[in-house]
Amino acid sequence: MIVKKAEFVISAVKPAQYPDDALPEFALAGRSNVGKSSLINCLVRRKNLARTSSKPGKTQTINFYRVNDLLYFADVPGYGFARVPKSVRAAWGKMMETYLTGRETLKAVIQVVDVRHPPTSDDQNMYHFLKHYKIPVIVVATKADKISKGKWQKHVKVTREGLQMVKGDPLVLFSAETSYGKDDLWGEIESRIGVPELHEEGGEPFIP
Ligand SMILES: Nc1nc2c(ncn2[C@@H]2O[C@H](COP(=O)(O)OP(=O)(O)OP(=O)(O)O)[C@@H](O)[C@H]2O)c(=O)[nH]1
Ligand SMILES: [Mg+2]
Repeated sequence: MIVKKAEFVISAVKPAQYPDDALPEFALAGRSNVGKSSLINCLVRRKNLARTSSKPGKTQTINFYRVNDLLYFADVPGYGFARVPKSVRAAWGKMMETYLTGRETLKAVIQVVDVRHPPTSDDQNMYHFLKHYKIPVIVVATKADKISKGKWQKHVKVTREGLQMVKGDPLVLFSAETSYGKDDLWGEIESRIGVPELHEEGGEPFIP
């Protein structure tokens, strides 16, 4: 995908605020601080479109980004952040459940996990939740730059097994730092929306 336009649209806490122009949508789910917002920035080649932070819990609303007037990324609050009061966590959970189970334009959830560590129980719960509701999932194992190449395959295996991933579900090894895996991930996204191919930078979209 050649990204020509990427824009922040809205921060939403309830369905009435979600964009309603029916474009296909991909939501980023994952533990707080795992790198969801960084992943969006990497995909759209913008340093600070989605706000990132070294402190967990930065993204607290569902933030919608429109790309090429073609699709949305929904950056949803991270889970598993212990230092949040129970009542706040419950409200997040409710908001997430409402969004994930009710959003008709949602094509897939991009579930982001940290490739350095085995999936946590929160990661497992999220994956099983998505399977339960038959929501397509693309697992992204990020921060690959933090471990040596020789260990990648072993860690990918631990991730797949830890989540008890279904055979056909894709797992993309990724790094927002080096952009490793970016083309693979765009490929997974494009295959779910039937994107007209852009052949060269600056060229017109090719519509067969
Ligand atoms: N080395 C490395 N660091 C990364 C990568 N992706 C994210 N980070 C760092 O991890 C931290 C958290 O990144 P964010 O993108 O803000 O994480 P998030 O999942 O959006 O976090 P919340 O909004 O709190 O849920 C930041 O300090 C990023 O720079 C990566 O691929 N490699
Ligand atoms: Mg974030």
